[in-house]
Amino acid sequence: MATANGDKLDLPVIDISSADSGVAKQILDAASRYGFVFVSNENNAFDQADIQRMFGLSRDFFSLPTDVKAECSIHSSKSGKNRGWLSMHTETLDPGNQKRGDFKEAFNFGEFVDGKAQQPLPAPLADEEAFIGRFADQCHALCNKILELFATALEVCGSRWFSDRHDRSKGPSGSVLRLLYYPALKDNSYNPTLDIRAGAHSDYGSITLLFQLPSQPGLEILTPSNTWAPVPVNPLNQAVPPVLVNIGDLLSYWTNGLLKSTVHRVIFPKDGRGGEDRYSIAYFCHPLDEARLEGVPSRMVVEHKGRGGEEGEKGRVLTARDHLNMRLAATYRLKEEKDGAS
Ligand SMILES: O=C(O)CCC(=O)C(=O)O
Ligand SMILES: [Fe+2]
Repeated sequence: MATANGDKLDLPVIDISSADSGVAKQILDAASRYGFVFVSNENNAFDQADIQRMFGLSRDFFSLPTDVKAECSIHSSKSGKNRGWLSMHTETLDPGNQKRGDFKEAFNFGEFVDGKAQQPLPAPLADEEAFIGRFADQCHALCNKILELFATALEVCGSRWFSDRHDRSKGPSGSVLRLLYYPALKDNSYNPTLDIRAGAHSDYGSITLLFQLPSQPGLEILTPSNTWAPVPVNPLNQAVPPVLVNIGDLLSYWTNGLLKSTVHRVIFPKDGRGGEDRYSIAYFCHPLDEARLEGVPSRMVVEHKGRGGEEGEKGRVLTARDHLNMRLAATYRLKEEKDGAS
């Protein structure tokens, strides 16, 4: 297991507003070396006011009484699979090592259809349904732009090869917008031998976007030398913090491991005292459910050794939905379903 020291990683901050081949190469380089990269938000990929509004909604939601949040519990018949509220300790991201589930709450929005959530939303979220749906759309658009840069840099025949397979106008996908809340420590609720904010894991999908708040660090990534390195929230102290981007297992699998899906976790503040609440917002981008994870037409991908394809049944090409269902089954101990609802 990794040591908890402070190895420093200088993740690049890349401005992708001019999507030329040099930028494509830079982002591919970071994704294949670290699995994590910052995308500059100085050119307003996202309006800072929209990000603040999302964080405001998140605070309003998590401060609701437990019984109100429980009305939209995750995996319930009302919310559907992988949608809704997760109470404290519900998700265990590192089941092999954790004795208790993550010290966090979360809320998963599945896909919006014509601006409408396909799950019940409690009042503060329902009032802003259209706005939240637009925010998720913007996240998806940024992911598709990044996927086009990867396709360009990998010299795939057709720069839209990945993004076409993530084109939500063509069908449903397992993409999820997630609000996360890690409460500050309270003396009697935290057991240092049992608790971690988010256990060590890699993400499941293609690409994850992460929005963080400057005074609320805690994310760490596992370095190639097996040490934990903190990820800063705003590495260049820009007026508008960049968006953190990381590669998920599915895209790593699809590219024979050329793009790296890196293990990460969220820890408590190290000052040993109460610390602060941490709020973050993640967008987990997935291909269309029916997308077949077949060979990517790129010489670089074909020639890359170390394919992480051990999950696939021999001789069968997995779909994106097969891949996601396998991962959800492991995390939540859900029965694997062929007709995944998310
Ligand atoms: O909250 C964070 O900073 C990271 C969350 C995360 O890694 C996840 O939910 O997959
Ligand atoms: Fe993650």
